[in-house]
Amino acid sequence: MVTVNEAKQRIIANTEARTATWLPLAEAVGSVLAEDVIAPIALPPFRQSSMDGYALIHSDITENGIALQLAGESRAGQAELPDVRPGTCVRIFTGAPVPDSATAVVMQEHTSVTDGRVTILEFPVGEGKNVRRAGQQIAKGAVALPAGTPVSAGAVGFLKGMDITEVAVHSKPRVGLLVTGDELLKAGEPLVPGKIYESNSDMLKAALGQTGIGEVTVSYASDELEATIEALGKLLETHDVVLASGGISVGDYDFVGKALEALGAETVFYKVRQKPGKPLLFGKKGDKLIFALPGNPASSLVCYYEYVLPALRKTMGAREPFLRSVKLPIRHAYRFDGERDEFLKARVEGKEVVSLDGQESFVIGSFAVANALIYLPVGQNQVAAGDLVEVHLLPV
Ligand SMILES: Nc1nc2c(c(=O)[nH]1)N[C@H]1C(S)=C(S)[C@@H](COP(=O)(O)OP(=O)(O)OC[C@H]3O[C@@H](n4cnc5c(N)ncnc54)[C@H](O)[C@@H]3O)O[C@H]1N2
Ligand code: MOO
Repeated sequence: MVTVNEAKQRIIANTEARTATWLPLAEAVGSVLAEDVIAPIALPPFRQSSMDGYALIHSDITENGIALQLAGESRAGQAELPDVRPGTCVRIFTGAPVPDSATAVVMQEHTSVTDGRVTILEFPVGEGKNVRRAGQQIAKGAVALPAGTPVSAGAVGFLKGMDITEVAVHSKPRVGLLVTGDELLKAGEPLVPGKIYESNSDMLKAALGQTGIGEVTVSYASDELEATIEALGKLLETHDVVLASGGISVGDYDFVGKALEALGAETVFYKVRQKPGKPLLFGKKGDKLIFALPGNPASSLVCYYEYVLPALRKTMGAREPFLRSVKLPIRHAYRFDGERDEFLKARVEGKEVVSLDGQESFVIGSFAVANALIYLPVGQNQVAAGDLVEVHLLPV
């Protein structure tokens, strides 16, 4: 049995970032850049007005109420620009190029226009006012986004603005999932005594989908050693990360551990000093990662978020693979006995965190409304209302 921290360290130590692959920008969203992106052009590419108004020479405005002769127009998209000579100004619009000879733009609300003369009702006008400099956002040749940056909607906007349509990102691992359990019914089958509806596979697929892994092979094996060996062996042939659900405890019909041994997989650790999710196994076969998750749904999902997700994120190049952790006051006192650290299904509400009813590992309804896990190590088994606790925020 290892501690929570040891388990996390061993997973990270045994996980490598995957190689780079080039993807169209839209498909790269959620992935992490594997290489620096260099700006192929400056942004903005030319001096732009940031207001609808008048481009002028700022030193012409020596007092409030100076009148300038209107000498043309610059619209967004225009290439040929009028010259702004001393004593004149040019009508200009937001995003339009500022003539080289102009040094500032005054917004139209600060002007009045009569008979082709524009009176400037602003003094002083600072040099460069309302003018976006060429390259103000990014210079040509500069690092626009460094390797390790997740491709977000903002990143798409930034890169597309430089006509970048493909990026090098860490490839996603191929994930396979083995579901074990003779008690499990598939969707739509009649509910008969002793059986339950199988739900872990869709739950784990939903969690994998949150991190951009939309394709997951799901296999099923009966509670028999041979069937478990065969199904796990097949998944290991063609997937980078293999998850198993159930059959990892010590019962007579728990065959996942024995099957992994028979397949020559190395056990990096088995059992973590935690509740729920004690019988978690993390193993490797070559460079393939194997997580045998306990069958209890809440145990399975806690182990996914605390251990599998960070491993997946690391393979996909994330620099901070664990759930975001914050310290918050707990609304109600909580205590537990026993020698396992606890992960509590919880809700962050405003500036505090509430531990939910239904912490048993078979109860998934509380997880359905959780947005966080409270992590209480054994040394903190008695907390009073208002005490600060470690909170791991779940992806939404
Ligand atoms: N003698 C001991 N018994 C158990 C121990 C122990 O230390 N000694 N540990 C307990 C703990 S803690 C856990 S967690 C479970 C884990 O057991 P398994 O991983 O072998 O899981 P199963 O026995 O297959 O199933 C447990 C539970 O979850 C339900 N289940 C399983 N798969 C699914 C699924 N795909 N969808 C929905 N529900 C599922 C299953 O019906 C069981 O109720 O072991 C304890 N026992
Ligand atoms: O560790 Mo088990 O997940 O407590 O039920």
